[in-house]
Amino acid sequence: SFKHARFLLRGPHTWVHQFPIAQSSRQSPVDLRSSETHFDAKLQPLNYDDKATSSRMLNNNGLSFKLSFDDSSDPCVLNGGPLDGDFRLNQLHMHWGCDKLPGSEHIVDGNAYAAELHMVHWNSSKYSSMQQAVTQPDGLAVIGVFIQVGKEHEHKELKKITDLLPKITNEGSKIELSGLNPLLLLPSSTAYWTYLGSLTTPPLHESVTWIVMKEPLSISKQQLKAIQSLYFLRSGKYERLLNNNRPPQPLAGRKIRASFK
Ligand SMILES: NS(=O)(=O)c1ccc(C(=O)NCc2c(F)c(F)c(F)c(F)c2F)cc1
Ligand SMILES: [Zn+2]
Repeated sequence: SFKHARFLLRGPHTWVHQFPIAQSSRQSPVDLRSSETHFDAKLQPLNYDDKATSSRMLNNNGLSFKLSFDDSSDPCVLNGGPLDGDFRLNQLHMHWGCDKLPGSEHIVDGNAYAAELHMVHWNSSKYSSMQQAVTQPDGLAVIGVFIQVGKEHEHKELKKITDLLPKITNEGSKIELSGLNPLLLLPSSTAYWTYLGSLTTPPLHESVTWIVMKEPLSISKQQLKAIQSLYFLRSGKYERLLNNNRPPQPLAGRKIRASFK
């Protein structure tokens, strides 16, 4: 929503004035340090109900691009992993840097990736909408997938998104994208880390069970350029999309569980 957007424009260090929760003990992103993670044999595999997806919107709200899913009629449902109950896919978006700077939000033993894809789900077993779930401690589950530059994404699923980006360079532009299969956006390895955290942008609600996939996806240089060249029009001026990612936050005693040894 726009009122949150202007905080993004000012940068993460200013958020605490309006959102004191920024300094609380369940904030995201974090540095996924191997010294703080431990294997949990009880963790199940992640499960997506296998479904074709219906029509989707791809728009950019002036700060990033977001793929919004219709989570009322034919939801794309995630369960398993660390989750209790069903979680409906509401939207997916990405965080990236600029030419030289890497843009992932989570980092692994201090190392960042070029970008990070977030697939945002809400707990439809307990709540009736994203807006209701987003403030609850067990309301959301976000799958984070690291993105590195390498060979073009083999599933071409990410290509469906990056090919459309030049068509939505202006703020607020929207187009349909149908037939995207979120399952294919996941890496081949099912290995993940999971921990309790928050939204990484205002209002920073501590409502997210984070599931960060260990294996990154690869995209081509051209695909990353398409992402990094997203502009938006503000008061008649073309501005490059900001993606001032929030730096890693203190773990504050939280444990990170790993689904793999
Ligand atoms: N980067 S991330 O951690 O994956 C992340 C995921 C979702 C949102 C989000 O839905 N923001 C909008 C938003 C809210 F977060 C609200 F709490 C709310 F009430 C809104 F109306 C709203 F648009 C923000 C960050
Ligand atoms: Zn995000």
